[in-house]
Amino acid sequence: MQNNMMYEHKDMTLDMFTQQQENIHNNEYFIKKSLLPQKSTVSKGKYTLQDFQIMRTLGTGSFGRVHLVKSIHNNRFYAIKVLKKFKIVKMKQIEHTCDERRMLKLVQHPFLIRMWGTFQDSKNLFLVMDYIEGGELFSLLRKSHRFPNPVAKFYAAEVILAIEYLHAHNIIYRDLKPENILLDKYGHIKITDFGFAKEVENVTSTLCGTPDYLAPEIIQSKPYNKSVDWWSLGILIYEMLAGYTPFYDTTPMKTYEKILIGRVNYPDFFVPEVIDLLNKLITNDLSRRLGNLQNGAGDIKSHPWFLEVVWEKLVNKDIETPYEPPIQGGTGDSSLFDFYPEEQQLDYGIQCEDPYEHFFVDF
Ligand SMILES: Nc1ncnc2c1ncn2[C@@H]1O[C@H](COP(=O)(O)OP(=O)(O)OP(=O)(O)O)[C@@H](O)[C@H]1O
Repeated sequence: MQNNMMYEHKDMTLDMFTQQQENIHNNEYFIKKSLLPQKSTVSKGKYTLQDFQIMRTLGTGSFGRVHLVKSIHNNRFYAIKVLKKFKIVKMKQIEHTCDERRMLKLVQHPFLIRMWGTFQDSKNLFLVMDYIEGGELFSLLRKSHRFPNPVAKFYAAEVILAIEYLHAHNIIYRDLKPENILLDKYGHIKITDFGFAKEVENVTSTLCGTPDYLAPEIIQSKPYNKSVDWWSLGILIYEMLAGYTPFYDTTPMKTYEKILIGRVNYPDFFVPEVIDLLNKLITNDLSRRLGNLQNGAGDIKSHPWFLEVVWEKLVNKDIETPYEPPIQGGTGDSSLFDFYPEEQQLDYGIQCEDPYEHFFVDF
């Protein structure tokens, strides 16, 4: 049971939005003036498929897969996320996909993945990113079962800095979970997968995310704001310390019921400071949820559980990491990623009629 429970939330991200998407689409309030830096080094049409040698699959998602690739020009390794156009259209994710590209192009932070460019063929979209070789925090957590208090605190602190940056630029991330947190070769985090990130002025209402990590206001289809990321941070900290999520159940429906009831049981080994913090993050009372109050992320950073964290040093990566991924094969080693069966015949680079061309002009 423990094992089933542990793997439950992998790949469950997109199982529930299709019907609601169209109706709620219009309720999203877009920011009028973007706070994101508008200059970027990423330019359209900079790359083509011929620039890369496609190698193994690093991960799969709802619309395609992520490959390790090697540039034929500089021999460097990159990760390319490939998204199948017909799947995006079928699942009504055109806008989310275009948002993902736009945001990845503009965000610049030590704990966020860096994208170098995008291109497309008749059937697929391609996003070229840095290859982060240390694997998913998810894999490390499952191997370790649970993290000691200081280790969970270290990863939580780096996540907070990344989310604080996104919120300062009016972006809600909306998909915080260990699968989307990668470790670089030194053991610092990189958040990947901006498939649900949204630039908003104030509130939004789309139902998206992963069941175990959803805030109650999302489940109830209420308008919500950045504070949903602070709820998910609470779930992440709980999962890192306990090895399982607080509202886990056998079906998403049962999990939602538990989330709405909101009763959290804390294992004996949780220290009082983290219980206090989690009580203030995993609360459906938005007027009490830390991160959503006047001091924003500052209230979380100054919470007693984070007492020993020197935030200025952390953002400069000037703090020793608790774990250095064993990257024995040097650059391009991918042994820390799970195995995924490869597709027999890749449909990349095929030129044929493209009925979806007009949806993806930015790529
Ligand atoms: N830059 C990267 N470097 C190394 N591995 C990566 C990188 N980006 C993604 N991956 C791997 O690929 C997996 C899938 O990536 P991602 O979550 O972006 O895809 P997705 O299609 O949006 O997935 P989902 O539908 O589950 O949200 C990640 O969990 C990670 O293991």
